Amino acid sequence: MWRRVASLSSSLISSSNSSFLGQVLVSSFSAPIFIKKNQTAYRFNIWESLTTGISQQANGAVGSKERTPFITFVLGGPGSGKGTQCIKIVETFGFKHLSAGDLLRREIACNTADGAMILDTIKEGKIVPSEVTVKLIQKEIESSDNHKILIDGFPRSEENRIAFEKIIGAEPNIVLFFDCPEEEMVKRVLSRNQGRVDDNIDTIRKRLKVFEALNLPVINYYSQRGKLYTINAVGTVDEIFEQVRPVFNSFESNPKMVALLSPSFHSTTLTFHCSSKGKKNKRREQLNRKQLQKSKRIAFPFPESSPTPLLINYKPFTQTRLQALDAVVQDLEASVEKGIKIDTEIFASLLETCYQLNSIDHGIKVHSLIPKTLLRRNTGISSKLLRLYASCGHIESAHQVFDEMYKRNESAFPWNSLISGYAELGQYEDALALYFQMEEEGVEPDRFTFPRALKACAGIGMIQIGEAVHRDVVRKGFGNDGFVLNALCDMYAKCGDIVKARRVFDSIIYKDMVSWNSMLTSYIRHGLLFEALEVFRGMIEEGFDPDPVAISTVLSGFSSLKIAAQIHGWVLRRGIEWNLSVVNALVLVYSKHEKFDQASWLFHWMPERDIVSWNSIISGHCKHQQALKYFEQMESSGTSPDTITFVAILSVCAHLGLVKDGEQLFSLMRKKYAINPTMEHYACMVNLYGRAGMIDEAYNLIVERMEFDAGPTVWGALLYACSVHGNVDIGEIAARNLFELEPDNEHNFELLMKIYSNAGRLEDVERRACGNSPDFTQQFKALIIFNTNQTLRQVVQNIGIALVDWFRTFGLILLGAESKKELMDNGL
Ligand SMILES: Nc1ncnc2c1ncn2[C@@H]1O[C@H](COP(=O)(O)OP(=O)(O)O)[C@@H](O)[C@H]1O
Ligand SMILES: O=c1ccn([C@@H]2O[C@H](COP(=O)(O)OP(=O)(O)O)[C@@H](O)[C@H]2O)c(=O)[nH]1
Repeated sequence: MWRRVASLSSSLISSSNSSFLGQVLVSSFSAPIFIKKNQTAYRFNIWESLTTGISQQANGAVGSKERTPFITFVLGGPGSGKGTQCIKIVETFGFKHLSAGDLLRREIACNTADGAMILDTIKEGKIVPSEVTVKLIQKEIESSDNHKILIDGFPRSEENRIAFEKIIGAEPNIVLFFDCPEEEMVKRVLSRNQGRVDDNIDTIRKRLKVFEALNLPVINYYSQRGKLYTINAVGTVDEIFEQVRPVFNSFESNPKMVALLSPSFHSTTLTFHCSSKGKKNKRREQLNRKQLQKSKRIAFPFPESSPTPLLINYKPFTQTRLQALDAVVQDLEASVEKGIKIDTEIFASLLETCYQLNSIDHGIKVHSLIPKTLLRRNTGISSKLLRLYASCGHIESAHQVFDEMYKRNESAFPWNSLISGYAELGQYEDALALYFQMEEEGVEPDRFTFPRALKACAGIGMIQIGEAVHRDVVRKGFGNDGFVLNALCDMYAKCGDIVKARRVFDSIIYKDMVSWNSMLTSYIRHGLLFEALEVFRGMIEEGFDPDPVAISTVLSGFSSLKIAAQIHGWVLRRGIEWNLSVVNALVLVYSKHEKFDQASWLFHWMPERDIVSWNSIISGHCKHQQALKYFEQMESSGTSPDTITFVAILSVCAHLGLVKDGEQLFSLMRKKYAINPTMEHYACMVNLYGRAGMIDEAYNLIVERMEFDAGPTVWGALLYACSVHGNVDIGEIAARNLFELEPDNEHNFELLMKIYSNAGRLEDVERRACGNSPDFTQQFKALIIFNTNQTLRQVVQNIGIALVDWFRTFGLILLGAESKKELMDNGL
């Protein structure tokens, strides 16, 4: 099955945009500035190819074959994501997509004269002779009604490039290069799963070599010609496309800045994007015009028109959205300094962008530029600012903005943001206080209010408050709202009432993935695995494909190798095996079952890793030296370990008796990563010393270095160590602390008795049992358990000895003489 189905859509932009652009373009072209400014015929062709396309489209006509094609070469190594991005470019900008590889494979499939030769070449990862490929491309271009052409995966060599220029008689207008690390490309190609003869590890290696040797010179050539746009091809498909978009947007959004990919250009595009979000195109047009007019008056934020880099040897570059945002904010600061009045829309749009990019630093800068009265008066701007602060955890600043708003009771939006901010920070009481305050102040909640309030109810685990919110849900008419019901189901489950959670779940008429996942997770959390499986099955029966959330939930919930293997097979067939949460869960399950080969293989090839991935592989190797290697790799990969990582790695050191390494890591945690040790870390350290028999060091750590009182895990680790190494004095101290902290835990008494008993101090066993302890009955009970266990152990031992004797006697009688001798010789 071939990969790409190129859309033949020729629309470059939406019709409303095109009419606007059409107008501006016409006026731009008639404006002498463009003709005067040394623009060559070639440049004109680029313009023409785009503009005429747009205007023709507006008139209902599609491009003509006489028109000069606008050619984009899409380059990058195998698996860099060229084809994937081309599909998005076609969808968004209406290009004709020609994949050189697909054209060649079509020849193979059609068994043409060149088919066999092409197959052999592709199998070897080599390059098909230029004239064959160029002829195929030429045919496609000539027969295309669309003159905007994307040529994907070509030219692959300088020879290819020269042949193209010679035969087609043109150069590309733009060259996109998807820059991707080799390891990543290999992973992607191996998981492409399209049955291609060349997607195997041997051919991939060859293709990579060919790419490096032959394709990179082509890329360099276009870089020198100022035509290359390098895209960082690591990230999600959408993130990558966000880098591609501005390259093509330059031809769409502002004729004055065509191909002028300067930071300011991006900034402008970005601002338009943000401000137009969710608004009518008309508004966007007005805004664009306004911006254009402004650009004539002031420096901000438009650059002066200058020769296009597509024509001169200027090396354009693409930016990340964050860089673009940075540039706009800088322009904004400069403009404000010059006393220029900034349009309200710009503030609103920038705050929206800061929110989307989670960029609190830029948000704070923008905040400082907004006049105070405007901020108080304009609910739109203050609500966006508040939401930004709240979502980034700056809850006090958010609350301050909220307090200063003149009309905060007009809508639930600012309330929702603040409730959400508190709930996210775990300040559930504050979140709920705000929820109830809303009612007092007569603010109508909306469907977004309830899920936030319910999250807070779940957080404090108070079902009564949850039920009160449930009543409000019904009273306010949201009782059938699936979005709200999902949150209710989750709340009941988290508050421990799984039956009510199920009832709410059953009442959702149109269940979505969130409903199914929420019920599934709830059952798993309650240990109701049978019910969880039933929900999983129900989900499939209802036609829902379990998504990565459901799959990883089941994988981690069941932790069964058999289920993991089945699910692994299933995800492979669905092509989602490299989804981050799925592969993380698989790594963990395989490691838990000591299937280290599978776990390491998956880990090695996973396309992206997050902290969970590293934690999974490290804790999976909790008894192996390899964990330390993973830790080093993690550090050198630039991922910062978190508290969980340190718990995992310190446990590894404890298991392996690596005291020095453990100590170093413990100090590294605070010094390098500014992570304050928690109770778990101290428990790991006590365990580390304890297992190594360094009881005094363990004890000193607790009494001298801990910043807070040790809890049961820490004292428990010490007591265990004392029982293993027979340290009665410190064991007694640990036990005394434990008796206070968890008087009901019989295990502590048992351990202490064991320590006494091993030390031959049976009188202390008696003394403990009859001593003036805070809880005599408990200790007495423990003593009985201890003795019973001892007795039982004794009985089992005795039975064991008797059985062995029996087998010796009767076994020898039954066995032949030779076998008997063999056994005797071996001392049995
Ligand atoms: N950004 C991405 N992250 C992860 N996988 C990707 C990404 N882009 C593409 N892929 C996957 O990688 C494989 C190769 O992508 P493809 O577009 O066919 O590459 P190319 O055309 O460069 O050879 C495909 O299976 C595709 O689904
Ligand atoms: O212009 C081209 C394009 C492709 N190929 C051959 O087709 C294979 C697959 O190319 P494609 O672009 O489909 O895949 P990718 O290299 O992106 O994995 C290459 O390895 C080459 O053998 C070629 O010879 N000339």
